[in-house]
Amino acid sequence: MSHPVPIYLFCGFLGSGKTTLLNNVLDFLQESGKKPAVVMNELGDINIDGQIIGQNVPMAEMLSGCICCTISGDLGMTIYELCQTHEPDVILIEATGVANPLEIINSVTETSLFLKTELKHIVTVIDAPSFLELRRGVKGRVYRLMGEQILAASSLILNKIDKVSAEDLPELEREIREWNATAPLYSTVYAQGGLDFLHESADLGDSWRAAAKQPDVHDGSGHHDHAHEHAHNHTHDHDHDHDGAEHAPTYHHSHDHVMVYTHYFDNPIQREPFEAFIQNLPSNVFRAKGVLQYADENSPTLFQYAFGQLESFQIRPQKQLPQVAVLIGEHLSKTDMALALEKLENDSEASRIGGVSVAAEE
Ligand SMILES: Nc1nc2c(ncn2[C@@H]2O[C@H](COP(=O)(O)OP(=O)(O)OP(=O)(O)O)[C@@H](O)[C@H]2O)c(=O)[nH]1
Repeated sequence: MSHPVPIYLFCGFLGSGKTTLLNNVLDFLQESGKKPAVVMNELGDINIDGQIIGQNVPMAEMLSGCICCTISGDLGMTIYELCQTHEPDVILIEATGVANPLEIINSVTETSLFLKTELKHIVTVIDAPSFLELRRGVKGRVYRLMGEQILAASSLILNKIDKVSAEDLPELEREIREWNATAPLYSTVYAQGGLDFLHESADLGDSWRAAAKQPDVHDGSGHHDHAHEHAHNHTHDHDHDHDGAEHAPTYHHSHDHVMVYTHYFDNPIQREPFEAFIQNLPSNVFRAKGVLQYADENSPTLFQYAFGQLESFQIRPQKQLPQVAVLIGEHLSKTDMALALEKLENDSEASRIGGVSVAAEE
């Protein structure tokens, strides 16, 4: 069975060094014989950074919007077309500098419904001098956005340390740890080094901390505050002002995690036990979605589960789709989910084989 195409998402405030990191990663991957492809998102209608990327790297540009909000719906199709045309074995996405990574997760995981992909890491690049300056100054919304980008990361690159003094580093690291206590943190100049996330076999769900308790992300309103208008003079009709507070200690020290588990099935499974499994998910698993071929049914079913409600309908795709279930929740035990879904699959297979052999004996 082929492996899912890993997706790496690069975030970090404007000018922090995302493209610099992207280039380093591309060099590394190409030297390792991999075939990467890139999605670059720019708020403006021209992609300057794209010029920096080598001509031989397949690249899709998403311009004039932000994949965390205004054009989030286009991301899945962009990845799909890139995969269809170029068949990459790694996908790298560079978000805009004002994107809140938590807002992109849904679009990326959505891709798993129609393509065999897997979000592996969110890598946040931190601009050391800017972060330090804001921390020591008025803080405010840009600082808060930087904090949110740090919070959502599974790997952290503290970049441009050549622009701060050695004495500043402990203060920076302390502050970063206030936002994200556990993601590996690398201090870099020109984003050199810190590529360990490419070698890690554990996927994002194991290490992903997110603002599970963060009111502006999880209040169900769909609203968020990511300082676009302040950072870019770029406003959205859904952007609203919160309390303007600096990062509130209420969720910094939270140990709640938002995690994703993506399960690909090899064989058709039975509808009834699967739907019972979904309906009985623990309350910490608040979102699930997927495409499944149920045993004895002619066409695949797309299911959506959110906060206790399961909806599913049959679809008639143009081409064969992977069979996949994506589960999202806080403190999600990937092992438990994997075991339960493997059991479902094995039981379905056993009953199918049993059915065939019974039929053959008759
Ligand atoms: N001094 C210094 N400059 C750096 C470092 N890393 C990157 N730069 C420079 O910072 C500038 C911005 O780097 P980029 O990699 O384009 O940053 P970005 O995050 O992609 O920027 P956006 O286009 O805003 O998204 C470039 O001129 C880089 O050469 C570093 O560690 N030290």
